[in-house]
Amino acid sequence: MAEGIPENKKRHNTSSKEEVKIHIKSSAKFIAVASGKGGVGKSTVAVNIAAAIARKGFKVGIFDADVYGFTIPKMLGITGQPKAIAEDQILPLEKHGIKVMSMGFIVKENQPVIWRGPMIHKAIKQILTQTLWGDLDYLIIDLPPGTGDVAITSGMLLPNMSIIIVTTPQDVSSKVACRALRMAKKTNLKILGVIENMSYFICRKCGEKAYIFGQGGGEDLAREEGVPFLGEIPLEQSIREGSDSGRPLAFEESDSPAKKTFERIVSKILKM
Ligand SMILES: Nc1ncnc2c1ncn2[C@@H]1O[C@H](COP(=O)(O)OP(=O)(O)OP(=O)(O)O)[C@@H](O)[C@H]1O
Repeated sequence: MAEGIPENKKRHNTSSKEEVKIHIKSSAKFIAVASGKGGVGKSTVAVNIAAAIARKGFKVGIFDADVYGFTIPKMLGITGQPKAIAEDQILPLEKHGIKVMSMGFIVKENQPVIWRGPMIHKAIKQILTQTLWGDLDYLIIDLPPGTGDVAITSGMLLPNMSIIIVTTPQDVSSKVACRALRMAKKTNLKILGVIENMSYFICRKCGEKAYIFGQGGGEDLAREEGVPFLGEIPLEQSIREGSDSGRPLAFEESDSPAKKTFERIVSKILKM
């Protein structure tokens, strides 16, 4: 048995791809955003990357596969439910030009999700294959934190899915992110790189950078694992406000350091 991967998950290894039909342009690229720990800003990064890619003129969708903490609809200001236009065909919702499907659309609000692996596999597969994604250039997948079934299922179903690992600078975060990164390696996913979020705070008065959560955890992780380091996103009020108001910072005409960092990261990703 592969070290660190439980037997039931090994059987779902992405090397054993499942033949499914996804209703999306054949050249579309699939980019998953993962983290080891929860709360490191994975969904925030996913939504801002999608927005920055959209601003460059590409057609983008987001699949919010975070079964346990779906937040993408709120971060994009989406309310309502997607429409089924046939028994097995669903039109994704659209906001700011981004098409969105969320596991949250099939779970009752305020109900805990108590799904076992096979149920998760079935639900992810159903949403991915029934959604009419259309002519997207990129589909961003917001995975739940950790190394669980959703990541493995998504990797199995989506051809050539690549992955970005998000961490904060602290040891406790980068150590757990390392596990997610190694799982991605073991399941043969292409790793686009590591993004460090909440890297520093810029004092409004003196402009000095304060490394509140320590420094360099993300870059060290990338170097030790031999994958690209994509960038450091500062802790910035406008990021949180953008998510809470339903209009991600990356859409704004702003010269904030965080927005510029998202742009630089996306320029790197688009070349990969
Ligand atoms: N760089 C940042 N600056 C300021 N606030 C941030 C930043 N990154 C994330 N946040 C805020 O931190 C909170 C958690 O972010 P988010 O929901 O993206 O984390 P997550 O890792 O996806 O969490 P989960 O584990 O629940 O999926 C949100 O309120 C978000 O607005």
